[in-house]
Amino acid sequence: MTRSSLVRIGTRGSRLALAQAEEVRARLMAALGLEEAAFEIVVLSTAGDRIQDRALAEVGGKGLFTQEIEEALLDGRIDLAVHSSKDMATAVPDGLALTAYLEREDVRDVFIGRRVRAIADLPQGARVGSASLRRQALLRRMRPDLDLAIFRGNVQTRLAKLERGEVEGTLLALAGLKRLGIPEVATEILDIARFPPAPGQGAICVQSRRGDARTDAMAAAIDHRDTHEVLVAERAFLAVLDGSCRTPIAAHGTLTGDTFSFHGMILSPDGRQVHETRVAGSRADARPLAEDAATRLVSEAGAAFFRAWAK
Ligand SMILES: NCc1[nH]cc(CCC(=O)O)c1CC(=O)O
Repeated sequence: MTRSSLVRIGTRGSRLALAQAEEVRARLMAALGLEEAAFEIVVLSTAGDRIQDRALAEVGGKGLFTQEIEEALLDGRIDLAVHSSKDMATAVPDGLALTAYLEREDVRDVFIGRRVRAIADLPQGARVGSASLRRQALLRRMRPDLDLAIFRGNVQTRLAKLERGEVEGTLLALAGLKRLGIPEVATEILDIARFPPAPGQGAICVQSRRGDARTDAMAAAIDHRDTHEVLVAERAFLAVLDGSCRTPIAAHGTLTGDTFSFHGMILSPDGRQVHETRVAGSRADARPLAEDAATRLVSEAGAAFFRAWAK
């Protein structure tokens, strides 16, 4: 194998990120009949990994986990990048594209309790940790009495904090726990109707240089069509709502045959105001259906809704 044919796959260094990169490599090997030696996994550190003490929305939101990796793609230091779709900003830098999505894992969130198994069983005022605006708002809506703590770090760090008793419970994505091989730490799987996921949750995406024929062919070989189409729609929903990255947003699209179904929700951070919509239509209209859903939510909520907690 010559140096130039080596495919460099960039990723963050957390255990979950590495598991995702390894999954992409395994799928590429199987789809293309290549050996492991054809790929090199290149670990990159991002601002999101370094800043551990503040809520993500406060320090700049989604781009934090991706900027360094996108620069490495543009510089040619890596050829493919593997991301959690949920962490991707809606704007992809010029010259780059999201070229493949792996089949989506379970989209649900879970509660992990230290002494109780379910959110409903938490004592009055119990402390629960989460850094996600969406999870905080959904939790406040169910249990306004809880004491919510900003809770950052990778999955292992959060579980360690929980074990030490810093909080009575936390919320995580089941997809991540499954990929880490520890789904059994979940004590309650939350219902998607009451606790809808973040746009992109549970889906791994591959990013590469736009128009790079070699990596385009690789991406095409592992792309999961339904996941790709649903993710394009969920990301379009988010894009319409963007600029309000301090607004808790949930979105979940599904494809059943030729039917696309979509559930979108925006909440006030305290969970008291909720605007949600459910739509269904044909697969070919997935993206415009999701965009229209977002536009309707924006007009239903009104400008005051977004202004109330803008910077
Ligand atoms: N923001 C961190 C992050 N990005 C993706 C996942 C989980 C896996 C996924 O949703 O694909 C997680 C951790 C979590 O929310 O539990």
